[in-house]
Amino acid sequence: MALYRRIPGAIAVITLTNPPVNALSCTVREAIYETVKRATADQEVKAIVLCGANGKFCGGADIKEFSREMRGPPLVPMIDMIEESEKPVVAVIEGVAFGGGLELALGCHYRIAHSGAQVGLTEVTLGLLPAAGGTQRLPRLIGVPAALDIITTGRHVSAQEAVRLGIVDKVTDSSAMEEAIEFAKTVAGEPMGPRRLSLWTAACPEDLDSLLEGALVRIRQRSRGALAPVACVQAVRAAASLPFAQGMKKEQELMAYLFTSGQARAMQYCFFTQRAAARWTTPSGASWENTKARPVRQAAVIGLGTMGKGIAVSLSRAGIPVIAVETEQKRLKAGRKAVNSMLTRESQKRGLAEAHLGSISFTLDLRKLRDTDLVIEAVFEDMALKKQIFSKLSSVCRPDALLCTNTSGLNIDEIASAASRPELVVGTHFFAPAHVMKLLEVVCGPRTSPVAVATAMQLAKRLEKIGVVVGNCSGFVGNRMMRPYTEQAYYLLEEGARPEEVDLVLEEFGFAMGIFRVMDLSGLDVGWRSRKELGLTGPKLPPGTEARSRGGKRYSPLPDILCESGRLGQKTGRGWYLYEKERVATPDPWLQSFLEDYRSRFGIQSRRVGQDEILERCLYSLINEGFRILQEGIAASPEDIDVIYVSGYGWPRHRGGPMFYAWMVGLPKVLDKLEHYHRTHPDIPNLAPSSMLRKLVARGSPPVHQWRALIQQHSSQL
Ligand SMILES: CC(C)(COP(=O)(O)OP(=O)(O)OC[C@H]1O[C@@H](n2cnc3c(N)ncnc32)[C@H](O)[C@@H]1OP(=O)(O)O)[C@@H](O)C(=O)NCCC(=O)NCCSC(=O)C[C@@H](O)CCCCCCCCCCCCC(=O)O
Repeated sequence: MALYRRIPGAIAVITLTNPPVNALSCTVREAIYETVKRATADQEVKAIVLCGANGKFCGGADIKEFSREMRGPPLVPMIDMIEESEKPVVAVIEGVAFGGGLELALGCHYRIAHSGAQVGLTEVTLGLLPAAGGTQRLPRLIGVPAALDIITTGRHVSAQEAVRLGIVDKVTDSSAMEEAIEFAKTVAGEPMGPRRLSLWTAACPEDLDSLLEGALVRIRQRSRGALAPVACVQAVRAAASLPFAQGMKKEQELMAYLFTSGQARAMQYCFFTQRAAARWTTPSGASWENTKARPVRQAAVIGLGTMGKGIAVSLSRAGIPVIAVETEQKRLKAGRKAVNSMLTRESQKRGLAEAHLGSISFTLDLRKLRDTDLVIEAVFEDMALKKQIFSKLSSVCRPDALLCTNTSGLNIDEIASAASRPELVVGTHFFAPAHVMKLLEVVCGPRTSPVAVATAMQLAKRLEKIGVVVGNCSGFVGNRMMRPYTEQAYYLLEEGARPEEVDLVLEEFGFAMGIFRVMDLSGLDVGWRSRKELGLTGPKLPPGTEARSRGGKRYSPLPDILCESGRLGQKTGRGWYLYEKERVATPDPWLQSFLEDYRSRFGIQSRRVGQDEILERCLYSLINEGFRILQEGIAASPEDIDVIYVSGYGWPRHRGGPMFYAWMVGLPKVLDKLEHYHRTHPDIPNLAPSSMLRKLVARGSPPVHQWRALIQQHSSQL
C-alpha cells in the first residue's frame, strides 16, 4: 500500500509500504494513484514528498506478478500522472531505487538521495528493459552515453555517482526525508513544466551510430545471444531520435517482445532460485530454522597456492582475521607477497579502507591455529596429504573448530575419517580465482553435522558468495556434470568435428567460452593429473588396455596425447588451439592433421557433425548427469543445480540453468534425443537416459519447481 499523511508546511507525504523492498505490486500502484490524486486535489497541499518505508525507496515492479495475469493500474500512466502534477513531487531515495522504482522517481520533479543509497535500471538482469518510461526519461535527463551504459548493464549506481551524473538533484549524509521536506517547501508554487523530463530532448553525441554499435559489440562479448540488452540499445536509440510519445511506444513494443520471450522467464527464475539456495533447506530437514551457525571470529588457510591465496583475500575482505600457513619459508614469503599485493589491488579497486580488512598473519607453525574458529585447508588435490593435515588439525585446533577442505572433487568422508571430529568436517569447493568467483559448493559428507553446514553457508554469505549445499560424490555437482559434457566434446572431435566448430556452437548458445578454449585456459594438465590418478592413463594403466576403451566403455585418449606432447594449453602456447599472441586462440593446422591421422589410425570414418548434434550431445549429456545427481540425492533440488551452473560454470543466465533449460526445451525431446544418441553410441553409458528423466516425462513433465517433491527423500545424501 501507500500511506498518506499531511504534515505542517502544506506538504503531503506518501509512503510506499510493501516490505521487504516496497515493490510496486498491484495494491501499491492502486494506493499511489489514489494518494497522488488526493494530494493534488487537496487545496491545502502545496507540495508532495514520495518516500519508501523502512529506509528503502523501491525495488521496482513486483517481479512475482510477472508470472501471473496482470491486474491493477499500469505503471506508465501512473508515472505520467505524477509528472503532470502542477504541485512539485519530490522523491526521497533511501536504500534502493531500482527498476520501476527509479522510473517512478524519474517521473517526480526532484530527487533527493541519502548518501548510502543506490539507484539503477536493473531490468536487463531480469531479461527485460525499463518499460515504465525509464529508457526514454533517463537519456533525456543525463544524456545518451551515460544512460546507455546504465540501462544496458543494469549496474547499481551509488548516490555519489548519481548526483554527478544528474540522476538525483542532491545527496545528503543526514536525513534525506527532512532534506526533501524542506526542499519541497522552497519549490512549492513554482511552475513544474521545466521539470518534466518527457518534455526534454536527450543530449546526443554526433556519432550516435558508432556509440550504439560499440555498445552492441560489448553486449555480444558479455552476453552473447541475450535479447534484453540489445532491446535496451534499440529503446535508447528511440529516445535519441524520436519524440517522447513515439519513444514510449517503441519501449512498450520492445517490452512486449521481451516479456513473452523465454529469456525473461529464465532470468527471473535465476533471480528467485539464487535467493532460494541461500535459504538452505535439505531434504533431511536441516535449515536455518533449526540450525545455528557458529560465529567465525578468526579463520586460517592452509596452503598459499592459487586457491589458498584467493581464499585468504576473500576472508580478509570480509573483515575476518586470517592466519595463513605454509610448509616452507620460501613458499610462505612468496605467498605473503602475492596476498599483500592482491589485497592492495582489491582495496584500491573497491575503495576499501585498510581498517575494514581482516588482518593476515603468516606462519609455518600449525600450532598457531589453536584458537581459530574455522580452518580452510587448500593444499594440492592429494588425498594422503589432506588426511595427514586433518589428523594434525584434530590435535591442534579447538574441539569445536570447523575444519573445511577446499577440494574440487575428493571424497569428503575419507578426508573426515582422518579427523577426530568428522561431524565438523565440511567441503568448501571454491572456484578460481577464489576472491572473484561467486560460487561456493558446500559439501556435506555423510557425517557432516547441520551446524557445520550452517557455519559454512553463513561464511559464504559473509564472503558475498553464493553458497549451495551439495552431497559427497566424485566431482560433487558442478564438476561431475562437466565430465560427460567434456567427454562428448572429445568424441565429437574423434568423429570429425574441429575444436573451433564445437566452441562456436557453445558460444552461440551463450557460454562466454567454448569447452576447448576453457580447457586451454585452465590447463590441460589439470584433467590429465586426475585421469592418471584414476588409472585411466599413465603408469597405473594396465598394460594391454585398448586405446579407446576403459572398462568396456568408450574412452578418448585425445587429451592425454596432447598433454604427452607438451600441449598443455595457453601456458605452453599450444593446446586445442595455437597461441602465437598471448591469449588469442587460433585454429591450429597441426591439430587438424593430427586429428586426421588419429582417425585413420583407429579406422574412424570422419563425417560432418552438424551444429544441432554438437549442442545436443554436449548439453543433454550434462543435463542427464544432473538428473542422476537429483536421483541420488546429491543436490536437494534442480534449482540448486541451476544456481551452481549459472554462478560457477558460465552457463548463460538467459537460459536459466541446465535443468530449467531442459524443461524449456521439453523433457520428452531431451529424452528422445538421448535415446537416439545412446542407440547410436551404445558404448557411451552417460547417454543412457536417467530414470529420473523418464519418471518426469511419464508424469507429464511438471515445471521445475515441482520436481523437488518427486525426488525420493530416502535417497538424499543431504
Ligand atoms: C532490492 C534488492 C537490492 C534488495 O536486496 P537484499 O539483499 O536486501 O534482499 P533480497 O534480494 O534477498 O530480497 C528480499 C526479498 O525481496 C524479494 N524481492 C526483491 N525485489 C523484488 C521485486 N522487485 N519484486 C518482488 N520481490 C522482490 C526477494 O525475492 C526476496 O524475497 P524472499 O522471499 O527470497 O526473501 C534486491 O532484492 C534486488 O535487486 N531486487 C530486484 C530489483 C530489480 O531488478 N527491480 C526491477 C524489477 S522489474 C521492473 O521494475 C520493471 C519496470 O520497468 C516496470 C515495467 C512495467 C511492466 C509492464 C509489464 C508489461 C508487459 C507487457 C507484456 C504484454 C505481453 C502480451 O502482449 O501479452
